[in-house]
Amino acid sequence: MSLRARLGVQRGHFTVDVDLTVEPGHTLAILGPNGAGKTTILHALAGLAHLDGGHITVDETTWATPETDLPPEKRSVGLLAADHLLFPHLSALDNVAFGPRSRGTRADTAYDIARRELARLGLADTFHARRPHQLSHGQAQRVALARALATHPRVLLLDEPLSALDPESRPTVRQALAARLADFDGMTVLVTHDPLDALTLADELTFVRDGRVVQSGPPQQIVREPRDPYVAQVAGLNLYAAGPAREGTLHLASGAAIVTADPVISRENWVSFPPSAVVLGRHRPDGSARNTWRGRVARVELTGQIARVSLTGEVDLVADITLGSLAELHLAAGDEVWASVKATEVRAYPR
Ligand SMILES: Nc1ncnc2c1ncn2[C@@H]1O[C@H](COP(=O)(O)OP(=O)(O)OP(=O)(O)O)[C@@H](O)[C@H]1O
Repeated sequence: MSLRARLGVQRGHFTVDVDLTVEPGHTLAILGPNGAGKTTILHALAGLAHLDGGHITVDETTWATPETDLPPEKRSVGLLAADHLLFPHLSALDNVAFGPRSRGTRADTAYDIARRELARLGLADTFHARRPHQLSHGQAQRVALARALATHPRVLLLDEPLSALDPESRPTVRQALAARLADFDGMTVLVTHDPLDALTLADELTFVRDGRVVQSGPPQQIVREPRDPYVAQVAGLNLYAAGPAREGTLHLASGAAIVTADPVISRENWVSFPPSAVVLGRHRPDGSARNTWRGRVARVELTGQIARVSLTGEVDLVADITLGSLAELHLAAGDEVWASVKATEVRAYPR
């Protein structure tokens, strides 16, 4: 019992070719840059895009192959898009009851299901009679989630479910979604751009680029060992491809040397370190056990109490420094600085 798919979809010149497996009760998050093929994957699962290769199998039933196509209404799927797409003339309760009713469920049963789904998402009775325009965006999105679940789908497809919400309501809806997913025994596929959604809602992550999977695995593993520049960006790490190590020193494609305390046995390696491990200074630092590189400030951005400084130079990198350090260093774009990173902060793993 699970969702197993190999999706081969041709869209003009663009090809999607990915393998997916989702176990019951689990959520798979699909991440990737714009145009990577994420929506195409959801459309294939929902029955809105035809398979040119591969198959979709749900609980041992074949939903699609290039020769067979179960139509969307015959697939046990609930879909939630970024925008709630509720029927504007129906109340919240009618919107949720619509799915089961249109599938032939008796009215009193359909309304019982609808009331239960709304309650599970924390929407009190007082909201049931309201039309979508009388609800906040966050409440409307919870109604839409209740509607997607009211038909008891085996597969729940979430397409950027929180991206259209304002920053104030996003955490509330994320929390309601997380609680509901923890209680959902079907298979969920979540498409998102937001690392926070992926890390808080998903059991497994799959990163796609140009229609292919570049990395997949449990979030903890991906955050520890990214193997692709986009994955590293989401994981918040500096990442480089390197060759073999000689006495703890690896060489990047640029020729720059980087020292790690990790044992390295592979010929091809990834090297990574967090932006918080970088110390910046106006002068070359003393001490020999550290990595020291000269660079030029490309950009400085503030997020809360942290200044994120992007450097280009021997090693392009991102450094997170305190506001105090920023004020002390007086850094601005174009300035020359020295960056240093302890060898014990540099992770190396096979490529
Ligand atoms: N009907 C179509 N005909 C031709 N090309 C298409 C069609 N639909 C999508 N594409 C192309 O397929 C690629 C993948 O599109 P898709 O919408 O799946 O990406 P995405 O990862 O969801 O992107 P975004 O994050 O921007 O929503 C894009 O290059 C897009 O231009």
